[in-house]
Amino acid sequence: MDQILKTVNITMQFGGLTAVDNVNITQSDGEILSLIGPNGAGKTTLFNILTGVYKPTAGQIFYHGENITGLKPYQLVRKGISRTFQNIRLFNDMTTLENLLIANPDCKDEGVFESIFGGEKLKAKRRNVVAVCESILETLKLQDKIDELACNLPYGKQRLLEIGRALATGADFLLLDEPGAGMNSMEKDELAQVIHYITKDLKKHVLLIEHDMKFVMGISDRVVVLDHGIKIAEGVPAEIQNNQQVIEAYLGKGIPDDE
Ligand SMILES: Nc1ncnc2c1ncn2[C@@H]1O[C@H](COP(=O)(O)OP(=O)(O)OP(=O)(O)O)[C@@H](O)[C@H]1O
Repeated sequence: MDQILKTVNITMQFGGLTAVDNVNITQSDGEILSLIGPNGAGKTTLFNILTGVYKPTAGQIFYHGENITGLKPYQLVRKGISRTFQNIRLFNDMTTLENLLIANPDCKDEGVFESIFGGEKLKAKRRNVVAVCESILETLKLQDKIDELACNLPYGKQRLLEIGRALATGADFLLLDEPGAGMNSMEKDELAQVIHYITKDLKKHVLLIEHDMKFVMGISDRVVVLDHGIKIAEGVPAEIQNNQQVIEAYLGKGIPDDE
């Protein structure tokens, strides 16, 4: 299996605090990888480094073998890396389709000259962009909500639309920050199906942060555990669930079912 992501001794310091400490992670092609750890473990900081929000204090990141350390978020999006956030960031007064269209780079790149003189070529390009976005809505089972304003979607569907916006950028690698946060168990089942479809059928790559252990253990091929910025364990879900250091990191109470 090809390696799609590799971090080498990634470190992030905020003043005297080391939020991420010499972390090495790898992700193979086709693998659903989850990042877990107690509050303050450094998960979001690592995500912010991987998506170019923070430049690491030390270490390197390789994507498909290319050193992408220090690239800006927009440069990483062009390389096919996109993310969602813990809190929903949709355009509430736009429809589901419009939310996807404005994330699509072909839509953004349309200049004034092209929009006036583009002719048939432009029309074909626009039709293609709409078709791509419609197929994303189908992937998310949101095709019947195509004209619905984002603000009128149920919460779980809004979270799916967030993933759709990341897909609409043309991304191959999706970093999902707590995609199941606030979802009920039915919505989480739907989310799991979507993530499964995106990775196993569409052959995209997913790295996710999630607090719901039942969800993580059900969907992940492999899990990486951070605690106080340090990688304390990695392995398949069954290994992680029985790892003494991981159990202790969660305050000695055992791994929670859902936080
Ligand atoms: N911009 C920042 N400036 C200073 N300290 C920060 C900054 N961002 C994060 N930290 C600190 O780094 C540590 C790791 O935080 P981070 O948000 O990455 O953890 P986390 O694992 O995502 O936690 P949670 O599960 O609660 O979201 C924490 O001690 C946090 O206070």
